[in-house]
Amino acid sequence: MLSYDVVVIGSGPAGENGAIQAALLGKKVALVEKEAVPGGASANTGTIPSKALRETALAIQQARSRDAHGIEVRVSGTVTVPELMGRRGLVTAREHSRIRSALNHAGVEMFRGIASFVDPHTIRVSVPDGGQQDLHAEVVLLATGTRPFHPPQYSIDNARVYDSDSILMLDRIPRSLAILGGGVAGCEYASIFAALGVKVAIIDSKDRLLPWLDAELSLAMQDSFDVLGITRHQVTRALKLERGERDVLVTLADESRLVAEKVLVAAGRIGNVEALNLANAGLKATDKGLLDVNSHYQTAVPHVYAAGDLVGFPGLASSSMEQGRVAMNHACGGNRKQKLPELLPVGIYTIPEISSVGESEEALKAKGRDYVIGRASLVENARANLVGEAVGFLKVLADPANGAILGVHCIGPHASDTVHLGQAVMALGGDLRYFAETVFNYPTLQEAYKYAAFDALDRIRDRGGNVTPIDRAAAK
Ligand SMILES: Cc1cc2nc3c(=O)[nH]c(=O)nc-3n(C[C@H](O)[C@H](O)[C@H](O)COP(=O)(O)OP(=O)(O)OC[C@H]3O[C@@H](n4cnc5c(N)ncnc54)[C@H](O)[C@@H]3O)c2cc1C
Ligand SMILES: NC(=O)c1ccc[n+]([C@@H]2O[C@H](COP(=O)([O-])OP(=O)(O)OC[C@H]3O[C@@H](n4cnc5c(N)ncnc54)[C@H](O)[C@@H]3O)[C@@H](O)[C@H]2O)c1
Repeated sequence: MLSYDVVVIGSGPAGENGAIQAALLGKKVALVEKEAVPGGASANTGTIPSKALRETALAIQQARSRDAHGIEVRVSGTVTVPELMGRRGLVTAREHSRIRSALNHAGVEMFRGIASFVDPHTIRVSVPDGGQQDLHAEVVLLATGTRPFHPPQYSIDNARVYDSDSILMLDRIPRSLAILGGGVAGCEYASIFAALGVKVAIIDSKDRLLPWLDAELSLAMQDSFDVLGITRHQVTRALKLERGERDVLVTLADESRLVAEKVLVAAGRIGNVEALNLANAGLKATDKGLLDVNSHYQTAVPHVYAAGDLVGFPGLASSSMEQGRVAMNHACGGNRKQKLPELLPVGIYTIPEISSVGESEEALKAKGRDYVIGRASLVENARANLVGEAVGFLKVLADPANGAILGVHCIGPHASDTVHLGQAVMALGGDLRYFAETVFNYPTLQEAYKYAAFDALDRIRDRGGNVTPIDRAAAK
């Protein structure tokens, strides 16, 4: 049997970065991946492929709104979704080679096969040709991710009814698409397909799409969906799908019906645990196939760690990478940080894009914490107008006593990039005065921070609070 300090299972963002972190700390590391290519859902079925399709949809929409005379943009009736994902092939291939070379460079040994526990310290790798290889591990990192959940009442046939993996294999752009589930995946695909000219209906059980966002953001997103022509069916469920000759008839809980050429089921995800034989390690997953961990990403069995989507919230590639690093730093005696930072941004690649960090208004109200709002409209931002996407706003929530930034919420072009500046100022203990005093490049999207800060400072002054130093900054 081969022996390792650390065996990592899964080569998505959590596994890749966990394995490299352990190797950098001098450990002998093996990584097991069942697929022929590394990168997991992030590189192969979720993040990158969906963003590649989005870039095409966005480019079409921006080209239409840039008013470049003489240039006409239309989507051909015969184009396939893989063709519309333009740069996906290149980006994915580069991700595969980046991941392989990063793992190689760190000295991580890679095994192809399905990994499972024989006992708490032995991992069996079942290789595609039928062979087996046992690996002894002092420490195990489980990073097997999740897959789309298939509610039993909808049968996913990948001909009429798809999940969020198979939708990317559509042979052509449909006339209409009904999306069951208004979570992040459902909302992203709704706006992407609508921008490609598809008639989209979204069906969700909640009264507000993405209700965990600052309400102003999710309401603005709903308004932008209305502008894109997306029909919203909320506080309801799809009870029945009936496949006809050309379309699918969708019956909702209120007995209303709608017809769509294709259906996308985006009703959440479930952990990849079945193959792991967790019981042999003394572990048990939740009914969603997830593992409970402590703040160091240790499971109930102390030498077995789990990170990424497999541990549930927030279920993002961005956090998964850091969770893998934090877990292996803790397991291997590293002196880097031992916990994930509290300030986690979220980037939602709808059209328009949405991003948030820190507290929402609703969360501040629930905590009884006083705040002021500063807003800047991106309709008035020169860069947003230049790129043909003059929509949305930047909203900063600040402490009226000292101007400290409590939350940043943005909807509009490149919101996920824009939010990072607010995140950095928050993490470094800065306040509204930084935005008010600093010089921003012009034209940029981020200069919106200055106008949001001026707005918040005005409100602080109007309230007559203890604003002396902030007032001085605003007066400049
Ligand atoms: C449509 C969509 C869009 C998304 N967009 C974004 C986004 O824009 N930004 C963002 O931050 N996140 C996004 N996400 C989420 C992101 O993809 C995941 O959070 C991330 O991939 C999780 O990483 P992971 O390492 O935990 O697992 P995964 O990426 O799922 O990797 C798990 C790996 O483990 C392997 N594996 C599983 N079981 C075994 C086994 N028994 N033996 C060996 N190997 C095994 C799998 O083959 C896979 O390669 C998106 C997800 C979806 C579905
Ligand atoms: N930009 C990003 O970071 C990004 C993009 C896409 C996906 N993701 C990640 O992928 C994962 C999966 O996303 P998701 O959207 O599939 O799951 P989700 O759990 O976020 O959302 C599922 C939604 O479907 C609704 N729903 C479930 N069953 C339903 C039914 N029968 N009828 C009507 N509504 C129903 C739920 O109320 C919920 O709103 C999440 O972890 C998400 O964070 C991230």
